Amino acid sequence: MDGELFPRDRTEVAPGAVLLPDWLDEQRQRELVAACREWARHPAGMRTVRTPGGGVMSAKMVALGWHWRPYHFSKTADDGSPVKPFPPELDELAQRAIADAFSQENSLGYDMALLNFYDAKAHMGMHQDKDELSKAPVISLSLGDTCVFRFGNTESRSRPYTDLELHSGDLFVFGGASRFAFHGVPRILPGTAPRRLGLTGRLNLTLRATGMSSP
Ligand SMILES: O=C(O)CCC(=O)C(=O)O
Ligand SMILES: [Fe+2]
Repeated sequence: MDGELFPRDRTEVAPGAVLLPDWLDEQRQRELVAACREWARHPAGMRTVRTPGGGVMSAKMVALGWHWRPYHFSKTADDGSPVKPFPPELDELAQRAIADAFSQENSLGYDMALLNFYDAKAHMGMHQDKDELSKAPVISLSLGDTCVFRFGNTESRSRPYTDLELHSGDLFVFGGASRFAFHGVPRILPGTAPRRLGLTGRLNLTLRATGMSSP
């Protein structure tokens, strides 16, 4: 939405899981959306992801640094092209996110980004991010439409969980005791993107440290 009636506060959703609302200003959001459009281009571009069980994920994805398919990383995309490089400025963004979320430095280099695109009907089921060898926090940036984000526990997909809204520009970081918490996106709130962003739908950029060395 354009302009909040009341500013939203920093929220610790669970130990090690922090929401920093409006972390990206309008200009930075616009720059990231423009970058996402480039990253989405083929080859090694935005694609539909099939799960080993025969399902099709409703969010479309593109990966940088390391390609991801359920459930491992590789250097080659589904179309056989080399995965696009991980831009160093995304590591800088990750380091700033950690510093702002936890008031501490992080020495681990981030080397992978997963970009998810959700149209009005897309969603993502409850899952853990556990294909990384590193336990570095996962960093999530939201652009465009607001979503309902469900942040659960480390034991199972079911309750207890907290539903929160992630708006365009919000930063959500989960590490420490929350690093392997189940989470998902039950729904998108269509038409809630800031008008001037020029984006229909929602983009979510997650930054990760895979803990793997490049071949
Ligand atoms: O879109 C989101 O906010 C969550 C994405 C996510 O959980 C993932 O890419 O693993
Ligand atoms: Fe995830």
